[in-house]
Amino acid sequence: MHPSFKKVQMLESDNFITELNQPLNMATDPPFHQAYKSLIEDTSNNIFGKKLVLVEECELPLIDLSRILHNDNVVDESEREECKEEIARASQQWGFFQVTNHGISKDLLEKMRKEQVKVFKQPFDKKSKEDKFMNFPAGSYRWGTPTATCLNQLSWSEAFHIPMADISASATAFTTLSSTLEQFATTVAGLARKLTAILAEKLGRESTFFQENCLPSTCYLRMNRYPPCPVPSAIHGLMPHTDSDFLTILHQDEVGGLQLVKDGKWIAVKPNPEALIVNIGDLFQAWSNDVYKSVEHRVVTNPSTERFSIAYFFCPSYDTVIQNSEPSNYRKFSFREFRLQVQEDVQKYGHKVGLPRFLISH
Ligand SMILES: C=C1C[C@]23C[C@@]1(O)CC[C@H]2[C@@]12CC[C@H](O)[C@@](C)(C(=O)O1)[C@H]2[C@@H]3C(=O)O
Ligand SMILES: O=C(O)CCC(=O)C(=O)O
Ligand SMILES: [Fe+2]
Repeated sequence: MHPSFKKVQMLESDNFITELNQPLNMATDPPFHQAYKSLIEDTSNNIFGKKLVLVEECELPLIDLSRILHNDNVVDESEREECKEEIARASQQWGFFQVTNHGISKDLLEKMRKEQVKVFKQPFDKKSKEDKFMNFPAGSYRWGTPTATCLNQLSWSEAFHIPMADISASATAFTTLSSTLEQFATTVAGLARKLTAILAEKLGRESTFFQENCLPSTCYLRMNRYPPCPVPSAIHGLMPHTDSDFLTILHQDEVGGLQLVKDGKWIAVKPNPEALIVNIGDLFQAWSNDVYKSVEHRVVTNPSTERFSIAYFFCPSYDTVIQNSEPSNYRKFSFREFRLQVQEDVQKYGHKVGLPRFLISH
């Protein structure tokens, strides 16, 4: 048995109700306890009876990008091609992979993480109420799942979901945070552009599509924090979902908790400190006519350790139209239409429906 799972079961003992009434850090943590109390205390949800389901840990495909990022003559053409092939294969079979030698320096990743920790350490009242906390646009701060209607839609996490357009626009208010964010976003965007161009080339489609439609200002950056959770077997850190973009690049810490669906089963991703995680989003699945897979993933909570991650969502402008040559599995739609449909479904049902909304029934 995985050691962290043992710990979970020991902690979920009789005193957890006391823990539920006492947030770990009253000043900085969101009030999950109050917000989720009724769902947790509803006996029909039977959180005592929820056994922790052990999930197998796996090594995601690990791809060494030095073969495509080095322009010198050290790498021969066959190695470059093999690397591109690995990227395309992982995107088809897993929808997820890890990359090393990705060109984002350790120094920048550490600087970004430090800034992220500092931001979340601010009092909850400041993060949630101020119009312009740290110069982020109003509404960037999210916590929990406000739309949840049942226990498994709850998310024990907080996030800043930041439209990059607003970060660039507010660069006049120059802080270490905004400059680090911008530097991080610019570098990661370069990597996203290269990966998407390769994936387009492998489909035999024009690789300039992403360069033309996904601009630094149309992308999003999401800083996530998962505080320790007293009932980790009953509540997700982030509920199961697929990403609504073309491609996501994720930098996670060493705590672990990310899981994804492979062959109909949840599997846990083993953190690799040298690697970034890449996953295909809904738009790429539609644009590739289901060749590349936008795979459902979630984050499980941890009873004792907080966890941090940063996701860069590579998105097009809202007017960009996603379409394929005929015959296509999907009707053509704009990114704006897709986002609005997701928002409408989340409001109505508490969860996203996503791509199935745009399928053509042949
Ligand atoms: C309630 C929801 C909002 C969300 C889609 C979901 O059904 C589940 C997770 C949320 C999330 C998290 C990651 C991304 O920020 C996001 C855009 C996504 O694809 O899934 C959001 C969705 C959202 O905010 O619309
Ligand atoms: O924190 C993680 O590992 C995943 C976060 C995620 O899926 C997201 O922000 O969309
Ligand atoms: Fe995600």
